[in-house]
Amino acid sequence: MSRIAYFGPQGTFTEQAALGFVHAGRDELVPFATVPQALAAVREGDTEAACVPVENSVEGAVPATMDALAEGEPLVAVAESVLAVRFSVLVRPDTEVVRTVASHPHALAQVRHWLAEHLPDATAVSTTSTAAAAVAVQRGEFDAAVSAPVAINHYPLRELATGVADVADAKTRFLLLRRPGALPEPTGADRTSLVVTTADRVGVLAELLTELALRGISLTRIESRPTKGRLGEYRFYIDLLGHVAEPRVGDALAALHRHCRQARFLGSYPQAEPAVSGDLVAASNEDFIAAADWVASVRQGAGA
Ligand SMILES: O=C(O)C(=O)Cc1ccccc1
Repeated sequence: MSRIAYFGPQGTFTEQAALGFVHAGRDELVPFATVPQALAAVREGDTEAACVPVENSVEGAVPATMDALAEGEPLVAVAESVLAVRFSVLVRPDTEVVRTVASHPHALAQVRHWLAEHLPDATAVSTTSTAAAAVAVQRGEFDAAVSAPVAINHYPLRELATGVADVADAKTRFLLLRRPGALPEPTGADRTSLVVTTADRVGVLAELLTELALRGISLTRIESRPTKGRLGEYRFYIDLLGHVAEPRVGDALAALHRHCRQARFLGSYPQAEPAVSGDLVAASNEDFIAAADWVASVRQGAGA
């Protein structure tokens, strides 16, 4: 029986993602209250793997996950999943007035307009997860929770509304992480993730991007997060298409390693929704003319 930690408690979107990685009768899902605790379970050998959220299409990266992957013993992603997230507003059955609405910050951000329109007088309160908000509502700590619809199966609450996301087809990406070991076999539609800390010199980021561009490697994400050291010192999280076992990708990672002060490999794994890597298209002459016209209008204060 494999134990898989997940960002819980029961009823989170991450639980739904983790269920997609579970082999019935062979794996056991174990909830943890925070992302660092779920990853610590793997690092300490309590579980074989952990499922955590990494980014969503509205609010971007999940900072707790990014920081936890860059710090501590290395973990590598072996799979990813992408879920379209739908939100419900859950209340206790006898609730008539909603003065506080609780949820994960990324959930609150994705229903901001709905709350402003339908619960304008309610105060939004951040909780560790959407399901933690449902637990808190059940305990009477808050009046409403923005949760996954499935949370109502775990907690004795009433659905006040559903389908309340400002962006209807918003998606969240989750990773299944293990301690470093045998890599997933290349599939031809993989993603490789890493986090790097660069030297502090002019153009160093351009050097990294050039190493990828020269090898025709598609960059699907690059995000910076403070190192928590000096102000202005950042880590760069890079996702690119391909598998480290591929010569071109391996060569690119070696080049990135040469340019960086630190480089941590975060995994090569199958894309959940294979992206078609666009070809590199040099801008046409018409593009250069249009771009020059745009810069001229911006300089004259006539454009944006
Ligand atoms: O809190 C949860 O349910 C999570 O799994 C994190 C999250 C929060 C908001 C959108 C998607 C995932």
